Amino acid sequence: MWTIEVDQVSKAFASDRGRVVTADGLTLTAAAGEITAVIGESGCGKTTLLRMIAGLETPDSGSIRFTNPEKPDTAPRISVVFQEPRLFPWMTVRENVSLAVRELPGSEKWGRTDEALKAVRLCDAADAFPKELSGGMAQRAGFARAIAQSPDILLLDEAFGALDALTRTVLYQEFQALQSERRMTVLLITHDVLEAVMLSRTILRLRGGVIDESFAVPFPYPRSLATPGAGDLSHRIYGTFFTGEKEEIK
Ligand SMILES: Nc1ncnc2c1ncn2[C@@H]1O[C@H](COP(=O)(O)OP(=O)(O)OP(=O)(O)O)[C@@H](O)[C@H]1O
Repeated sequence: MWTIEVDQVSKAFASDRGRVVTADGLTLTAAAGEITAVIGESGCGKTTLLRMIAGLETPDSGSIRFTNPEKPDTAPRISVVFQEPRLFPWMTVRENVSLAVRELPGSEKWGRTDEALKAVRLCDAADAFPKELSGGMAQRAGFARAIAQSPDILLLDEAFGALDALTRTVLYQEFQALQSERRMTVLLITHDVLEAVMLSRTILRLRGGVIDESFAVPFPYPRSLATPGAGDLSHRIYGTFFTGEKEEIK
């Protein structure tokens, strides 16, 4: 399994408002086979961090490394799930998901596609078109597309953010089941503290271009909204945004 190591990364953009610094010597580790959440206020640089890890953006300085002692000379497969599933409207769900593995020979391509649809419980909607899907189903298709690539590392950019609260809660359960089977290294970008508590082992707070706080989430999986202590912990973490509290919660 792969560890993500972000070391002293800095990144700034020139904009109408002047120079926007999104990372300023940012260092973090996302542990192998675990879910690590990065939380932070709107505009603090979460998506930019994810895009740098995905290779879609280049840091101005610093380094991003992926390490796996069992595979020293290879690179991990990285998939991203965005807030909007971005499905092609003229293709069925199955065809959309198959695009993720289009380079594979026919039988393997469809095998991997159907396996991914099964993993996200979307087999019944395989032949539907995107306009026929609910928001939750469309996002499941987005997850299927990422999973079809058998990623070692999965980057989630507000992947549950566009869903209503009930659908989101169902998807949290499903994602935990998926992760217990696949043991991917997951970086979850969110501004929803409760979501981070539901899913992640460690929560990192991004503020001022650095990770300024780290919170361990001790609850065993699978977790739900009824998990004792989960609500309290999310309130305490949420509260730190307003009090500037410098507390490391273990
Ligand atoms: N390509 C770009 N060019 C100029 N500015 C950018 C670019 N990408 C991001 N920014 C700026 O960098 C800052 C951080 O953006 P980013 O999307 O990483 O924040 P975020 O924490 O993900 O925000 P949100 O939670 O609202 O999605 C913002 O001020 C944004 O406008």
